[in-house]
Amino acid sequence: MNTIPSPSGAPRPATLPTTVLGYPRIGPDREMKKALEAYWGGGDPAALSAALSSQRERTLQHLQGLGLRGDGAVPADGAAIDQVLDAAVLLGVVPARFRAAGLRPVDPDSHDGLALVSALARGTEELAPLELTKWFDTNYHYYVPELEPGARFAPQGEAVARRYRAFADASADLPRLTLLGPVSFLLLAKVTTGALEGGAAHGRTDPRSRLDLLPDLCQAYATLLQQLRAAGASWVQLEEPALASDGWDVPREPIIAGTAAAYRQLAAVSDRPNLFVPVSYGAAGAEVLEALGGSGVEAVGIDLERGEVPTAAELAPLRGITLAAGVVGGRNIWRTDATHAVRQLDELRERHRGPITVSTATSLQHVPHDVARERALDPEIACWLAFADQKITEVLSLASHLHGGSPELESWCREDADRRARRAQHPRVHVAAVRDRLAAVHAGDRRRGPSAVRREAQQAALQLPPLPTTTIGSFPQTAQIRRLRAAHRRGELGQEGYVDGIREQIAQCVAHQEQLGLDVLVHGEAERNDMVQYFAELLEGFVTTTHGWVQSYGSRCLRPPVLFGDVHRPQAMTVEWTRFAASLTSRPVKGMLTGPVTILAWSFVRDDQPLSETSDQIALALRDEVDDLQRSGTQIIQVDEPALRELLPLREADRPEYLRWSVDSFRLATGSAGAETQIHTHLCYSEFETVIEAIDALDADVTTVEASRSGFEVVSALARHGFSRGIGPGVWDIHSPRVPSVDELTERLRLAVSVLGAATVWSNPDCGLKTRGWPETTASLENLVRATAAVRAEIAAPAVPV
Ligand SMILES: CN1c2c(nc(N)[nH]c2=O)NC[C@@H]1CNc1ccc(C(=O)N[C@@H](CCC(=O)N[C@@H](CCC(=O)N[C@@H](CCC(=O)O)C(=O)O)C(=O)O)C(=O)O)cc1
Ligand SMILES: N[C@@H](CCS)C(=O)O
Ligand SMILES: [Zn+2]
Repeated sequence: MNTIPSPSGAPRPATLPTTVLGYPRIGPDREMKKALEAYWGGGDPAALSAALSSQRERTLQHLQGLGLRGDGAVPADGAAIDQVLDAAVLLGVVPARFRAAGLRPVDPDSHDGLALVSALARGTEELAPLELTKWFDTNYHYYVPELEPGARFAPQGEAVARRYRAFADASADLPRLTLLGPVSFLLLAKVTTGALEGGAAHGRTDPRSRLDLLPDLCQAYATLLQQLRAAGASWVQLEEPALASDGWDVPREPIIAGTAAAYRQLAAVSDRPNLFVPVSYGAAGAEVLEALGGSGVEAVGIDLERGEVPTAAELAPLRGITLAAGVVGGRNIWRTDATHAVRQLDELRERHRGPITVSTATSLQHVPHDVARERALDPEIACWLAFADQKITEVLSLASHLHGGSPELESWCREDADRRARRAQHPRVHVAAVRDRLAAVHAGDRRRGPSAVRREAQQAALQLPPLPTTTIGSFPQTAQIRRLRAAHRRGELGQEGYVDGIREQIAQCVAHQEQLGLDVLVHGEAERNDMVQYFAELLEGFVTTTHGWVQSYGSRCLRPPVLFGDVHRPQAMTVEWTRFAASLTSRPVKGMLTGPVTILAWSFVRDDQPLSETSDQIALALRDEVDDLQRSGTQIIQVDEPALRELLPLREADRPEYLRWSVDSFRLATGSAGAETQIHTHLCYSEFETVIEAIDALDADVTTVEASRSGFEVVSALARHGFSRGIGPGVWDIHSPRVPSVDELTERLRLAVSVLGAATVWSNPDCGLKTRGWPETTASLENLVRATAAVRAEIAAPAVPV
């Protein structure tokens, strides 16, 4: 073991072995998802603890088995649910509303800690949970820590040491604990002035002040580092993804200065492990390299999937420091371009004065475990893909080239080049008819008539009351629905039985909405395993997986489809279900489609052509569906684009071009809708202030948007922008089982009406209800209908005459 402290307090030698930044935590068969949900369903905390320990142990041993060897090589992620939430609890950042309810900072791995982590993630009857928001340019969502004025950090030093010893006991070499770094922790958190009664924290202070917390925060990290060293750790990873992106509400200069000071402070800690600071999810840039290089940390990681190889001058500040070259991507599932990666490593070898190690660009938490399990995949397509285990093999092959040359390297590069050539010529990758159709698209295909004319035509056709009530599309995906789908998939239930079963679900859902008195109904999406996978299974150009689960947030997982070829629609995808629902009611039923950008964002997308082209191919397929829905009598069609904000490039300079093509694609998908067809869109999972102009440019007639988790901030932002289209700011957060009261909903609707005007506001939840159970769904919707009636009465007879 590596125990002799150097003068600075770090152990020597300090070369980081070949590694990856992280590995999926959910388990190859979603073991952690099942354990978490069993606990949340009333199960024993001891069972969750045991599942967590065995998952950690299995992962550690699996990674060693794949060949990650040497002290510090294997990343050890202790988070039960999420790395940001885990860091918050380890640092003792627990909002006052939880502390007041007796939920104080505690060892996150203890039974009390698991209860605390669960309460922060899910909320309780009385307490709103932490906000969820997307993690950089991925479909992963983290829990947003809340920094309250006067709050103190309470580092859980003994807990982190216990966690480390448990990892080390299960492993031949010393593992490397992974933690979110202090600068990213502060930037990803929100600074609040206090908490709404029963609601999420709201009201921001000057965001710049958050950097003032860095010295105290680093003191808390110092405690964790010392405890880790005392527990035997030779390396610790402090990941700093926030340093690779722009767009923070804090200027760049103090971020860089803060980074330099923070890492100088941490490097000066006596008796600490070696520090590895990967800057992931984008290029680090010269200033960041300089700040870290001069600080005294032992290793820095760079993302070479997105970033260019830095110049010798940019690398000069890292002289003598281990550089972990992230040449293998962590966000996609295509095999690494071997020739390109070898070239990048050779360039680094020429330019960097210090040890180089091979790594991934980001954690592998965003990709599934193992493509070898995908027996149902076309083997020709499967061989183009690398999931987490295959990526580790790629990292190791590249490392053997770096450390003295690998005899197999040449044949590896040749085979890779052959595979790439075969892929380029594959008949499902390039389909002439799709390309010809796209080439013939003209500007008029992306334009509908004037919105005022459409508004009148739609109101005449639909005759909706003020503040029309609706939902976002999905209703509870019950165990019964999932069983139905699983039985059909396994061949135990024939097509006819399946269709009957789903129709029964749709009928119940429609009847329920009628009883509740909603104005615009939906069919409930019972037939959809997921809003993207469902379409991917029906569109040509995609393959879907059997075991390719990836954590999305909390215990929720997805199997992102692989978009490998030109996209087209062999047949209608939603018309029959929508028509069936409509036949059961006299109220309007919204058709429900997922938009092109969201299908792109939540799939693993081909890397051989611009995203804009792929997006337009999907848009044309959806345009056909819009046409068919319209022809079958559907008067309202919702095209969900929750991921519009998600694909927004991290670098500001790249944003206008993205917004141009993403808006254009949506307009291509919806451009064939007649004036009397009302097009809705829905956005969630992000803060939208930066893209309000783009939302307007989508030219949808009605937009429903997540609003309640962020204290309705989006409502004032929309008003400031002069947004005059139909708008449904979600009046309660569906991510928690908490039922909103009539008063709370009334207050939010009143606020929306006062800020945006009664003529345009819709009344709806934040997002789809698929993750909820029926009891809280019914109770919440009953309250929504009551609150809407109350506000309608106020509009009809204003207390103060106007
Ligand atoms: C809106 N969101 C979405 C994102 N990305 C998407 N692609 N889709 C989204 O909806 N990104 C941002 C957010 C993230 N939100 C969510 C919300 C909900 C889930 C979720 O509920 N996931 C489910 C899995 C969904 C699914 O694929 N279900 C399948 C398979 C179900 C299953 O596990 N079946 C069992 C057998 C069941 C039985 O026999 O009873 C099995 O196969 O073993 C289906 O329903 O058919 C989840 O369970 O986590 C994710 C992200
Ligand atoms: N129509 C989808 C949108 C989720 S973002 C749903 O209701 O689940
Ligand atoms: Zn949504």
